[in-house]
Amino acid sequence: MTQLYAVRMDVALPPDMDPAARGDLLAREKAYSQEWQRSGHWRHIWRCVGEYANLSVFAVESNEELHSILWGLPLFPHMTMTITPLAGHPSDIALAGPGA
Ligand SMILES: O=C(O)CC1=CCC(=O)O1
Repeated sequence: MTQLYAVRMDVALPPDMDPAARGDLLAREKAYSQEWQRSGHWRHIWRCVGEYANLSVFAVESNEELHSILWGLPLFPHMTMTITPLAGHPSDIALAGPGA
């Protein structure tokens, strides 16, 4: 069964990182992220305003699958992550039946 997770990723690159290496890393990160977005596993990615961070929503089959996707991020060694498993909310009108 598909499980949803909110993942906040805070990025901290070394300030003295070589610009070419930085550019290559970010290009690989973008390609990797967009591949998972196209597959439907990475449902949303939003910039956290004013921060080098994003809030993303993943749809995966297991903790292990999410771990594998996150572990593969080229930026993974430079990120701190906060992961929140999501459950349906009883007040969500999208989950209620007609007339509810
Ligand atoms: O810029 C970020 O928030 C880090 C990141 C994760 C996936 C991506 O393309 O960039």
